[in-house]
Amino acid sequence: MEEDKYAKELEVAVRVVHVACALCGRVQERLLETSNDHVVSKDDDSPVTVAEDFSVQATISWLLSEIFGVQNVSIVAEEDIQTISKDESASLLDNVVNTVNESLAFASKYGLQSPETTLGSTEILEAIARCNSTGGPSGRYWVLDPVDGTLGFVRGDQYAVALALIEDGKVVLGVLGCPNYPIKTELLNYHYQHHQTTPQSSLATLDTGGKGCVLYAKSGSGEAWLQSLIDGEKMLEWPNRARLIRVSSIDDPTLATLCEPVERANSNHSFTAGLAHSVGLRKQPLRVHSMVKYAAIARGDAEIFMKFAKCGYKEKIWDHAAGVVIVEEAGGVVTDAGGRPLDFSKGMYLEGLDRGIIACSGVTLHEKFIGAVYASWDSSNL
Ligand SMILES: Nc1ncnc2c1ncn2[C@@H]1O[C@H](COP(=O)(O)OS(=O)(=O)O)[C@@H](OP(=O)(O)O)[C@H]1O
Ligand SMILES: [Mg+2]
Ligand SMILES: [Mg+2]
Ligand SMILES: [Mg+2]
Repeated sequence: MEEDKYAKELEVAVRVVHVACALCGRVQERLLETSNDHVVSKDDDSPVTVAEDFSVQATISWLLSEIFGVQNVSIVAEEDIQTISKDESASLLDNVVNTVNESLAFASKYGLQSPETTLGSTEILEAIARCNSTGGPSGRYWVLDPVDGTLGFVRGDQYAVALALIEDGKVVLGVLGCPNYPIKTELLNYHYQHHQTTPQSSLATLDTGGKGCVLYAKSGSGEAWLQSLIDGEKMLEWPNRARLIRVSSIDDPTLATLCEPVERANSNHSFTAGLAHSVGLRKQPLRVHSMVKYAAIARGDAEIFMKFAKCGYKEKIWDHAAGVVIVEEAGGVVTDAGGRPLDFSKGMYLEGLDRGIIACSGVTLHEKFIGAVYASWDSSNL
């Protein structure tokens, strides 16, 4: 019986993330064909795309509420209702309404029910506003980052749709949609090597056609799964034709690859470079936007992911919940820099996080990195 626990939730979560990835793919294609005028700035200065973040959040919120019942669904999500409900945001809202309706019309392709009639702006705003849970230590709530790596999305590069379910403070399942991370790893490396010099339009051409993937895992199952986005058309069946993934078996630091955020503002590159060097890493780090970094570890394409945000920045649960459970179930280890598991039970932030996050493909590398942090912390300039 225990085995079946969260089976329905997992199936629904995978299906809705497929719907969201298809939405993202369509919007990104259009966005890259036109200019950057779909990018507006939020108060925190992070770029947010019109159809993306809000549309994905509305779509997922609406689908979860339809399937499980509004009264049973509680969601902690990144986007709030402020920006989009302002009078001057009318055209933004129109755009979101159209994108959500277009996306929900395809829901049946993924084994989900489409709305009987077109949704109006009130229903869409309600769906976004319903994501107002603040999390915490008890009860059941979904955790959603509709688009993680908005910068990557705007650049035609890597980004992710991340959905997790938390019960009594523990992540019980996680789903990561990675629309630009194909089953074959080459494109991830291609981006890394070329994104400074290659026009984004050529990268976009490479990326189109649903060549991404969806990863998912249920906590305690010891299994993490990978499915191609192309298989979306076959999502009517469940269990589907996903395949098991496993972390890399490399534990020799000289052969290991470090994955870290692209933006210097998001992680201290010189500090992580110092750690990597002291542990004996020799390869160039792989800089990738978004939770695709967790996906890379879970798939065995890299061995270490580190993020050391600037002092004062508080990590949010939606930036990590889905990725952590997938890496752990694929055989990896994720902790803070003090070696403690991340605590998802304290609300929307990862409260009590000791300095930074270290995810490794196995305990040998993980112990080395924790040791290196311990040894070098005093001399660091964080
Ligand atoms: N200053 C600062 N420090 C640390 N982290 C920050 C900071 N600002 C933003 N964020 C959050 O980082 C999310 C993207 O992080 P990444 O690790 O993918 O960064 S990067 O795009 O690779 O540079 C990004 O998630 P999205 O907003 O969903 O894209 C943010 O939640
Ligand atoms: Mg954001
Ligand atoms: Mg995010
Ligand atoms: Mg986001």
